[in-house]
Amino acid sequence: MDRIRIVGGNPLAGTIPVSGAKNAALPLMIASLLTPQTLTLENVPHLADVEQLIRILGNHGVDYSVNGKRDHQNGGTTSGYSRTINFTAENIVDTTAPYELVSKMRASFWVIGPVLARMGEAKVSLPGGCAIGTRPVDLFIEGLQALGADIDVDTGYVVAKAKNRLRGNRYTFPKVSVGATHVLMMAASLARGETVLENAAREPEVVNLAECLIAMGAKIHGAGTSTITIEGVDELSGAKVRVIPDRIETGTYAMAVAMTGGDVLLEGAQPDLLEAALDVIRKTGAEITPTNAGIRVRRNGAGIAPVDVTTEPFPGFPTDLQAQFMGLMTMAKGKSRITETIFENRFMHVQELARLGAHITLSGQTAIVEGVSKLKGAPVMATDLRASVSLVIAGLAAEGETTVNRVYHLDRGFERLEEKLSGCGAVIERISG
Ligand SMILES: CC(=O)N[C@H]1[C@@H](OP(=O)(O)OP(=O)(O)OC[C@H]2O[C@@H](n3ccc(=O)[nH]c3=O)[C@H](O)[C@@H]2O)O[C@H](CO)[C@@H](O)[C@@H]1O
Ligand SMILES: C=C(OP(=O)(O)O)C(=O)O
Repeated sequence: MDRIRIVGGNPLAGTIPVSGAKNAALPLMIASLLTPQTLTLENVPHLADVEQLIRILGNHGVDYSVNGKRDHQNGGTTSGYSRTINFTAENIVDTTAPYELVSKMRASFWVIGPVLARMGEAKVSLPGGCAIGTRPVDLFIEGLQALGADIDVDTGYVVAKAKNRLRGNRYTFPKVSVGATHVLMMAASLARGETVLENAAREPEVVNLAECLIAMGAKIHGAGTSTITIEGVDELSGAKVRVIPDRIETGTYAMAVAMTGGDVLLEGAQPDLLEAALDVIRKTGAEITPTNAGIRVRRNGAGIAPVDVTTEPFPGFPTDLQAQFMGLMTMAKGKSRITETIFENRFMHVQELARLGAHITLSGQTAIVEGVSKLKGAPVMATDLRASVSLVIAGLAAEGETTVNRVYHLDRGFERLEEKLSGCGAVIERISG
């Protein structure tokens, strides 16, 4: 199993290119199931989750080509940088998404929306993904039922049927859900009549998916607000759409610079995608400057100021940056309180950060972080995607050597992490085996 070895203590300086967003690429790829024509996606990051979803889509009959040319090396796609991929679901050959494929990743459950809408039936295993909470699928079931689907949950599978096509309806999410908003927006695009989704997620990834569906011929208004209206159409066509830059990767590297000090241009980053997080990073004492090329992050010798944060749905501070921010706060000059409101079990990094010398206590859903003047490198274990990268950030600032084990978590969501950081002066390498 691969490990990441870091020797901390160097400030970061240089340029880090921001990749396409994993959490936008995944629903856009799934939207390819809605049409027999080709959906071309630009700026798709090269990540384990993307490769896994390519396998899941392949099981349904989706063909793909990378930059117009199929490459059978590296598990089917060219390795390295964000790329353009064409997805064509001429026929859906299988309406079942099996446990073996879906259990590895949360977003794979989302195929239920387009497969059901296009084929009138779908049987999808209950999902896996980061173990950061119970993560039920009740809102997907309730929402699809509101669109007229018959749904049973049987032997670990959600079996959905809508033999006479889904019907538009009004559905109010009892709780904001990014995934359920994606799924209902896709399903409603091919339903008969109008659907109104209330209390919908407002995340930029929802907006990116709506732009994609609109380019495919869907009639959608209001994406990015809490009320989305979808007028169903009989069929959707192919389109060409660009995946937005990864706001979580952007925030992660910004926090790394805020922690180690230095001066880094996050190339291609879009400030409007993460204003709440950038405001918080500014309050810690880092300088954040939007430029034509992206976002410049600088911190000089001054210390890190403690800042309290509470995670919230967009436009609030994202839960996917909570662990990284806690990493940063471990070396703040004073006490900060970090409250997690989205997932009930997203503090697994606390005990690992403690191995590096962090002082953190938990009180319910709040972590109280007493900043220390220095961290010391140690072996640590990655427990989930964003927790892993918080350990990398802390390792970059710690004295001596940190080894992060179970790197496969990182590979789900960070493209060329070691290369991007070592390009800015960090001592970081992957140890294979
Ligand atoms: C691939 C992807 O894009 N993943 C992101 C997506 O996950 P995901 O779409 O799974 O997250 P949701 O927004 O659905 O989850 C928000 C909350 O709603 C709950 N819930 C959700 C659905 C449901 O049927 N019932 C229910 O109770 C969840 O357990 C959680 O407590 O949004 C999360 C919140 O921004 C991010 O942390 C994840 O990185
Ligand atoms: C929690 C995440 O992913 P997933 O929803 O796929 O588990 C994430 O991207 O931080």
